[in-house]
Amino acid sequence: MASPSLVWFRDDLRLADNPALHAAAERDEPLVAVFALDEESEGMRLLGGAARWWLHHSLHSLREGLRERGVALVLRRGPAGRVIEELAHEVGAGAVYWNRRYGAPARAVDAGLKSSLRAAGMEVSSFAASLLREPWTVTTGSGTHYSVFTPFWRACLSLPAPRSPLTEPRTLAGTTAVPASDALDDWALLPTAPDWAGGLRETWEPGEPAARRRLQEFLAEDLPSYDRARDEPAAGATSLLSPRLRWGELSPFTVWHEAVGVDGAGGFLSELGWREFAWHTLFHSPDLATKNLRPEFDAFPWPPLDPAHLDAWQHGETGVPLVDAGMRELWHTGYMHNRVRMVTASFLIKNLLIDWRLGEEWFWDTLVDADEANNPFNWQWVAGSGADAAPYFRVFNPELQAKKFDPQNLYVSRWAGDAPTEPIVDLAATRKAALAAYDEVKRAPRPPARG
Ligand SMILES: Cc1cc2nc3c(=O)[nH]c(=O)nc-3n(C[C@H](O)[C@H](O)[C@H](O)COP(=O)(O)OP(=O)(O)OC[C@H]3O[C@@H](n4cnc5c(N)ncnc54)[C@H](O)[C@@H]3O)c2cc1C
Repeated sequence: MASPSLVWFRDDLRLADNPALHAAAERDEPLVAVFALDEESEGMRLLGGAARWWLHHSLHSLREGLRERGVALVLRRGPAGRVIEELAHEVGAGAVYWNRRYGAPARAVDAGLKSSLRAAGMEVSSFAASLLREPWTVTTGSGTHYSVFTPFWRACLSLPAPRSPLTEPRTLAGTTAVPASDALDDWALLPTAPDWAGGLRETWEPGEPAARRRLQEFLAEDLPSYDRARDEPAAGATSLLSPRLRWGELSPFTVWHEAVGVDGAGGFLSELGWREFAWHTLFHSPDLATKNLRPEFDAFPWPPLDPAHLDAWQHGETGVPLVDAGMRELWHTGYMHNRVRMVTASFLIKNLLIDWRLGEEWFWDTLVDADEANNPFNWQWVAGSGADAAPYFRVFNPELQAKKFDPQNLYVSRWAGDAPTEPIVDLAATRKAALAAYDEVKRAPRPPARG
């Protein structure tokens, strides 16, 4: 009698270079594919609105890809530990496969499930698929996690090359009886009242086939000028792969091996390194979204929140053109260029003196690439509370940044041509106040390191 293989898709919505799927294909038993929408397991961070939009479309694409190969994608909702265990028993699975996740709540679910399924006699295997290096494999000489990027990345580069990507399984076979599935539309991942996703639809095509096309286009057209133009928001010189990597429509191994042979790819590859560094940091400091990595920042004297300032920042009404352009790009497309992310984040924290956690939450809700490592990691980096080689209090001057990186005003006029131009705060005075607040942090007694 057949003992199906159950493949549990998570942040790896792809068929190519998917080790869990590959293992199932090799096992040569009928396949059951499942995605569980888990909004209940303890500590699991609920997806933001833009991420839910992306997930809906990416699942739709994955389901089509599997269907063309004779496999149905089963959708179930609920705490993943229970959902997957029930399904495994329901189909009489002989083996259950998944690719690893690195946040603490997800790891707790996976560990619990692994032991209960194994206790029930099933084979369970998990695979490395979302990071080039497993977080426990890159350590300093004394066995600790790197807290600074440059030595971290040097250590990564000194290791043997990342493994080659696996090809998509040539044949897959589904089970004859397909388990019951939720309807994707019933999950209501798309906004309806109001439908604010028009700009997202104009901008993106989620799903593995489109992700592969974008990668090829980037390699041929943009990578050669990446180092020169990557900081200019109007240049369109970056890869736009972040949501594709976030949802695993592309594996970092594929991106790495496609780019590594191209002349001048080092700068681009080191950005993949930052992605790795953020995830490794989350693995070692699971409270990254809520706790300052540098505990001395707990003493930062945040003034009482001015909700009107937060609202003006969120909606691109600060009167600072580059900030407003970025926030409007984000609102419309679910994306913002990296240079502008740094400027808008710095403005919120250092000029409006609003706690970085509130900015992180807004980005979490509005970015299509929001993920639990890169978003808080980068917010902490800008705040100065995170992993930084020279942890000094960097205050980006949005006017100078605009002159330097958008000298012809192309980006600002595209996104904020009609925005107010009277800043809601005095940039020089607020910068001074922020530096004074930082001095208080420096004077406070130094607590022990965290993480
Ligand atoms: C405040 C703030 C919040 C951010 N939040 C996120 C987030 O939630 N998710 C996210 O993927 N990135 C985040 N970033 C990092 C970066 O802005 C985006 O990854 C990048 O803009 C995506 O565009 P791209 O794919 O064209 O990047 P490219 O320049 O083409 O880079 C290639 C890939 O490298 C990775 N990468 C690039 N820059 C960084 C970086 N600074 N840190 C980590 N990985 C990086 C991304 O996976 C990206 O797709 C944030 C940055 C800031 C300053």
